[in-house]
Amino acid sequence: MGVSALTASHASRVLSLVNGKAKPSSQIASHVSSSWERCLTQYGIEPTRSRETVVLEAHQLRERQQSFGDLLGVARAEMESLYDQIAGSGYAVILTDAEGAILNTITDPTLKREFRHAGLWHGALWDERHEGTNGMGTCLVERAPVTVHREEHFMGYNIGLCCSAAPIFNAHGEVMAVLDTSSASCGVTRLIHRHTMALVNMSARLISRCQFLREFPEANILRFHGRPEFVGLLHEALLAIDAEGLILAANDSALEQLGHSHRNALVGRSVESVFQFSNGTMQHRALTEPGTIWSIRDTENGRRYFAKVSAPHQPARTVAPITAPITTPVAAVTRIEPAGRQVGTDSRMLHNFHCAQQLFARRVSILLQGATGTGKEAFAKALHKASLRADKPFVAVNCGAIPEPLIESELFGYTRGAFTDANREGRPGKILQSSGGTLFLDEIGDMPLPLQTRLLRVLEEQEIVPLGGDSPIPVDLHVISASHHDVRQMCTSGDFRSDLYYRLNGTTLYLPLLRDREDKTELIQSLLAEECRDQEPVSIRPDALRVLLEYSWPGNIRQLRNVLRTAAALCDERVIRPSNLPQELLDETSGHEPAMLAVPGGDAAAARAPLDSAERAALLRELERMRWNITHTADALGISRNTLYRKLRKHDIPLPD
Ligand SMILES: Nc1ncnc2c1ncn2[C@@H]1O[C@H](COP(=O)(O)OP(=O)(O)OP(=O)(O)O)[C@@H](O)[C@H]1O
Repeated sequence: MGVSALTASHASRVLSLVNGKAKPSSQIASHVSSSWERCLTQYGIEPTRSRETVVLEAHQLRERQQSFGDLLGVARAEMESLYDQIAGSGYAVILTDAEGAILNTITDPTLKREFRHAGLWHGALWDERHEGTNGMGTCLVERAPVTVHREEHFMGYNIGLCCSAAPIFNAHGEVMAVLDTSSASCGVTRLIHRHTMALVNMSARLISRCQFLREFPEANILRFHGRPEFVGLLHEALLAIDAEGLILAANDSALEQLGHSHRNALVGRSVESVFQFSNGTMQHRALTEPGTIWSIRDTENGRRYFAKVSAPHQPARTVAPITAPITTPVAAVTRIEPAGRQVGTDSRMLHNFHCAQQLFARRVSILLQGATGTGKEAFAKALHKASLRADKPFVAVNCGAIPEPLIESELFGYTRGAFTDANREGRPGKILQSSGGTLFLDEIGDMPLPLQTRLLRVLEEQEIVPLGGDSPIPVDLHVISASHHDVRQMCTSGDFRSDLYYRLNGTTLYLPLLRDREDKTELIQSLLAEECRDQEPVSIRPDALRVLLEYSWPGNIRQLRNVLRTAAALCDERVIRPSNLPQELLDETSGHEPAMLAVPGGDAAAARAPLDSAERAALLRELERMRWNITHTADALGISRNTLYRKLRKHDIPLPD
């Protein structure tokens, strides 16, 4: 039969079934017949209509993707793992939003044309109103997993497709997205589809579960199940509970386990009215035994469950005391957990770290945004150390520091004899070196546009071709990138590829400025301890500590480290006083010992004329801005390197190692 004859016979089948002329065959699933009816009576569309795929404008698509925030990265990771399981069987993995707009797809590169031809591409609208009965659109209406197989589609032009789709819910039980696998090839049987459906459903549930945990970082999470082996797994029940013991949210499994059909039966109630334990007991367990499974009973039927409870990821804010004793001995440094040692105890940083740890473990790419010296590289290293790949290499590449012509060979490596200056044996690039471990791309905003295209390809295909080489080498890439530029803004101005931005930005974490951190005192102490590792401990007098706590720190933690290093070297009797601190700190933090008074005995700082100290402050500012690169700082100041060195000596400014 020709295409038009096929379409006509399909249309007459649909029409006669909906109009009651044909008996509903037992072969037609109820979700299909209801959808056909909706298409004809509610949306007024005809099965014989020709294809009119409606596609969003690029900026509309971008806005919808952005509204998903971190979840897009989580979903992407899950889509990749789903795709790995069904790769080679002719399927595309597709994510739509709650209105059926395709936000993301993974397709076998050889089938891209086929899927495009079928209207399955980014921005296309696949809700029932636009495309009639289909996996994604019908799943949105049914709010349940559905398979729509070939002639079950409403539109004649869609009858070559086979789709399995499952809804992704938020913590309030609303459908926020649909995960779908579609095949445009005719060889796929229903049996294969049943298998695929199970995989899709499982992935969608995993994403929903992740979304639930993301929505309540400040709540206790109670996980339970009638069988102990299911606690911590996909089917576990989840309740988010606030500090007062009020239930904030429940997942579907919690409703099922407790025998309720609606969230209202649980949300808003106290946990004590649902289970036979007190809120106090639960909070205590969350803090002291988060890993232990204990037995609980519900209040209604006395049924037994097994449970675990974890404390909020985002701890209550604690303000560091600034009224320190006369001296703050270094030995009293607060203990910080080893993996997070380079992260600190600031609540935003801890929250960032917990989020990043969970996402990174699921192969979500992390983008760190923060001003210079806020600890982006330190954070990335801590994340790597806390991951399962801690024993594999952590490879950092500063895209802003490598001269543009060298970035390509640095990243991708080259083969023997690739170009005249090349090392004779060739060299593996940083990407290959990082395979299996972590690749940290610092100052990603400085990567030239042509290389952005190559990097995107490597990330998509997980293989590289070194310069001069012709066969691809598979790589196992886990990327953390960082920038002090606003990379999203750079996409708008055309300086950064949006597709690479979305690939790198599974999630963006913003690192706070040092002046806004809650853990400044601890940071000062731990940095000082590090700086004096091999020497007698150094203490800080309270008035000096107050200056350090009140200064604005434009160069953030890096500047703090340099200031402490200098102060520790200059101080008498192993005690840092205000006079050991740079003049601009004292100038800015008024109300503390002015340098002229602070330094008895004609210290050099005390004798500094105002013009001198202004020059010193300007030098330090520029050095910080240029990340202590002498050539760049001299250029920025319009002086020679020699003059700069002379000025550094004159102002006692030591260079960092
Ligand atoms: N939590 C921390 N505890 C102790 N030291 C830290 C911490 N975070 C960062 N540092 C130190 O601060 C300095 C700057 O950190 P890092 O290089 O990670 O910053 P960055 O944001 O990557 O800087 P840039 O943007 O200039 O590349 C380093 O000496 C690092 O060891």
